[in-house]
Amino acid sequence: MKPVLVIGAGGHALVVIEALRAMGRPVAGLLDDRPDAGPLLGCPLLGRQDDLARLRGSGLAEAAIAIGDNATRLRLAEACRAAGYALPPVLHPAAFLSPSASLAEGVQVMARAVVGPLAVLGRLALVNTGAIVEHQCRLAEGAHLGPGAVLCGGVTLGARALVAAGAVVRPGLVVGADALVAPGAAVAAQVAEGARLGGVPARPLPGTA
Ligand SMILES: CC(=O)SCCNC(=O)CCNC(=O)[C@H](O)C(C)(C)COP(=O)(O)OP(=O)(O)OC[C@H]1O[C@@H](n2cnc3c(N)ncnc32)[C@H](O)[C@@H]1OP(=O)(O)O
Repeated sequence: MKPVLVIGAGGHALVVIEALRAMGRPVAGLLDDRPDAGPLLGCPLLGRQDDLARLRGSGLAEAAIAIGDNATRLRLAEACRAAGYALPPVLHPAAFLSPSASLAEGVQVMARAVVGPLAVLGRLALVNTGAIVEHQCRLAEGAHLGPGAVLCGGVTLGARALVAAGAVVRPGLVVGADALVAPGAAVAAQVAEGARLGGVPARPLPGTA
């Protein structure tokens, strides 16, 4: 198997590195622009975003974007594509993926997650550890379902929306683009684009207009 370049050397990179290894994919190394970034789990730091083209020239052809922040993950995916990298899905073998689910490029599904029948995961969507995407859900590009969160059947997450750890969304609802659902929330009504909700039932977070 050809080695994968991992973009990012923070906490999410730990999870991505171990998922890739569980898939049998070797990790060539990491790229990170932060001055305090260093090697992780035996993977060397190979450079910064500026080094994408040089490393592509050295023969690396696939990248995994190990960045939890949704907009940043999409932005770095574009940089990788522009430099000629493919963005393979990162699918932990301990996740359950329905054979009728469809997955776009760069999707990540972590250990113990479940992706149900006819679910559609858009590019760079992230289904984190132990999360459940029930039947016929749709995650638009860059959406993130946090650890242990649950989308009941037919829920739609808009582009770059975050449903954080342990939150639950009632069947058939739409969580708008760029919305944030706080950890532990129970969403019982549609969520507007860019809204920030939390609590049971979910209400606008204090300080939110
Ligand atoms: C593998 C992984 O770790 S994946 C992790 C992915 N990232 C995340 O899940 C992080 C999600 N972000 C959060 O949980 C943040 O706490 C947020 C966005 C909910 C709030 O953060 P901030 O905007 O910094 O606001 P802050 O912490 O000051 O809280 C604002 C208000 O919301 C309340 N609040 C915070 N979290 C919650 C919550 N989960 N449920 C209900 N209310 C909450 C706070 O009590 C506070 O209310 P107050 O002003 O009456 O005291």
